Amino acid sequence: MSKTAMRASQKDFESALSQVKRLKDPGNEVKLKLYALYKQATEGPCNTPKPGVFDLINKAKWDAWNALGSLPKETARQNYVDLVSGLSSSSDSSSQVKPEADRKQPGYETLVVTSEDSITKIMMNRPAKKNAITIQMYNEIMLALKAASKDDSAITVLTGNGDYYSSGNDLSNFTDIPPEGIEEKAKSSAILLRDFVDCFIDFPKPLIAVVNGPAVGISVTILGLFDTVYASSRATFHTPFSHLGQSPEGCSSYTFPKIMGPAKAAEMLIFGKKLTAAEACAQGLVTEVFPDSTFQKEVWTRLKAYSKLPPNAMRISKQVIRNREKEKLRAINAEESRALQERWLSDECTNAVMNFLTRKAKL
Ligand SMILES: CCCCC/C=C/CC(=O)SCCNC(=O)CCNC(=O)[C@H](O)C(C)(C)COP(=O)(O)OP(=O)(O)OC[C@H]1O[C@@H](n2cnc3c(N)ncnc32)[C@H](O)[C@@H]1OP(=O)(O)O
Repeated sequence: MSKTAMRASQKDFESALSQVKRLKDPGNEVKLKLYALYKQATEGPCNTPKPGVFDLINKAKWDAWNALGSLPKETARQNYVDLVSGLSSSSDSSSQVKPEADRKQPGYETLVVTSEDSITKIMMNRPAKKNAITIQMYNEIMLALKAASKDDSAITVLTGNGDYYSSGNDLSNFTDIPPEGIEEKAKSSAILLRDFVDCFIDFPKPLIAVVNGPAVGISVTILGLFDTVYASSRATFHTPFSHLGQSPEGCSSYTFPKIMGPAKAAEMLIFGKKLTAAEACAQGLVTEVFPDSTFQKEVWTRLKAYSKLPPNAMRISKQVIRNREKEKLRAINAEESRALQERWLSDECTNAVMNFLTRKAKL
């Protein structure tokens, strides 16, 4: 016999009433339907005066109940039981979390990209190499950001897999010299760098860095272009550009002095001072630090709550905060990329990279 052909007993109705309290919030429209059916089932047709036009909530409830007209109490009780049973089964199936491997978007080799709970998560995924950023990874991050800017997620997160957030530019990127020579390599790398950083400057939705461990080089400098930076207490922030014969990128020559003042920025960007998470937070580069043991749990709980905020309002707020600086940031990015193009051809840079690759030097 079909469910609707059965008559719901008082016991079925009472069990639906207690079941409804355990359901995930079904949204206002369904809540109004439940309210109306409950009133109809227990009191019969609407019998109270219509609330005033400014009493919005009670008026919506009254309208929903009144719309049921002379529906018999028994039918209302049955409809209530059916509605709750439908909500319970859909909430059961949506609470079955698929393993991350099943949810990950195809087409990425160096990243794991997932979208759920209105959050697109871009996770750098070369843990054995401390998430060092290869040419392929720069390109995939750009692709993932472009896709995230158009998908239906409300916020986008960049994070790392394993013990590091990222060790920055993969230093072996400099070893793959094309037949056209080293100058051509420096030129194409500068274009890639400029395009990569432009993607962060132009990203239209709230962008959050979940810094799960140490961060080096370009993974630190671009943090000034994020809207929020959450760090594990284990994270460190290191920009050893002079040690590497290089100069700052990611618009950090502008964002860092603005965030932390010129003196603190110079210590990081010229002298390569490594900051702890607490220091980076005190200097305004990091929004909040969480104990490493509870980092993932606390951060994702927070982000899931934020992702429920109205997405268009968040976008517009970001635009209002950031848009007036965009042109300036693009010009700074181009200038920093040009300076690096020169630096990559210098002996200082070549020797530092060779020293790392031949295992003579680490940070
Ligand atoms: C298109 C071009 C754009 C360019 C933009 C410019 C950006 C500038 C920067 O980002 S500058 C920063 C560059 N990064 C570094 O200098 C970091 C170099 N790495 C280290 O010093 C160390 O690896 C470490 C301190 C990050 C970690 O040390 P640890 O001892 O814990 O681990 P290992 O050294 O054994 O590392 C494990 C393996 O990972 C490889 N690896 C780590 N980082 C990089 C890197 N940045 N580039 C290349 N490879 C890296 C490391 O070599 C080990 O590999 P192996 O297991 O095969 O030996």
